[in-house]
Amino acid sequence: MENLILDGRKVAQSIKNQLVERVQVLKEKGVTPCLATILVGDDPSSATYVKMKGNECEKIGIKSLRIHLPKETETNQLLETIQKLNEDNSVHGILLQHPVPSHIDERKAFETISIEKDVDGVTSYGYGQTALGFGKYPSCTPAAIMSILNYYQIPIEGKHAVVIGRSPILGKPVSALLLNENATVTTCHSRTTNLSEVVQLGDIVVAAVGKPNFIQGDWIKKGAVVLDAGYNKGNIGDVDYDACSEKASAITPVPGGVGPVTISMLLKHTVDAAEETISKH
Ligand SMILES: Nc1nc2c(c(=O)[nH]1)N[C@@H](CN(C=O)c1ccc(C(=O)N[C@@H](CCC(=O)O)C(=O)O)cc1)CN2
Repeated sequence: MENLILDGRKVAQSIKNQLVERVQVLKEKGVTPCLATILVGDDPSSATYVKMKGNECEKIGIKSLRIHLPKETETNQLLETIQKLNEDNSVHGILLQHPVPSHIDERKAFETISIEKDVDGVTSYGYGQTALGFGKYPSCTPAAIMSILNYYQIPIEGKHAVVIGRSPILGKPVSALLLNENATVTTCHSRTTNLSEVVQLGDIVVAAVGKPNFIQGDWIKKGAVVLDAGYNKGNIGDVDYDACSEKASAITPVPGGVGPVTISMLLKHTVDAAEETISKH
């Protein structure tokens, strides 16, 4: 079956193109949008993602303030770092890279980010706003998935969306965003029985399980749209791409699918947050 490859790099570029002019306008008004990233520890993948985020910021004129804390950092020290960034008027967005080392209370750290600067959509307040349908900054991967659907004009209303995964920054918020667009949403997880049968109901399937090549071709309904939000070691998605693309009408690859758009959404939210500071004065 002929299918459409949903090209995340193309979507990401179109988002970034729109941001360049907005950043210019902000600078003319004396405001340089600034994203602060916090990386705790030395996980190589996390270091790569944070570097990619900082570099993408700089390419379009957003200031990238990169904070790297040692892996021995205690929760209180991390909270103090976040508090300082909350109080720094030159910082518009704060991103704490997930995961942090296991001795740190990550949830407490996320909750310390002020709602105005939660451009990564990690606070429970931000999630609540997203779920209720008026969140300014939904988590970036869920926002990326919605942007891809929107870019390719894939209808959502009335469709059955099956989300596999229920993490706080991916499965839960993307389920909420799809529901807000009038999809009928099923959120699956590790205790879902007959998972393959549930996935087969999906007109739109979002894979967010964190297991390489987990979603099998025979789980996919013919003509479904498949979005792979997996970012497993070796750039392997959660979807068995070759098998699933034979069934899908449209599918995101890994790499080059949801990942690049995730970063563009972070940049967009940072620019949005910088503009908000102007409109408040
Ligand atoms: N605080 C957060 N932590 C994490 C998030 C997040 O959204 N906020 N998401 C993931 C990982 N992630 C961003 O942090 C991420 C992963 C992968 C990509 C990406 O663009 N991947 C490329 C390939 C990578 C490469 O070229 O090396 C692709 O898919 O094409 C972007 C973001 C965990 N933590």
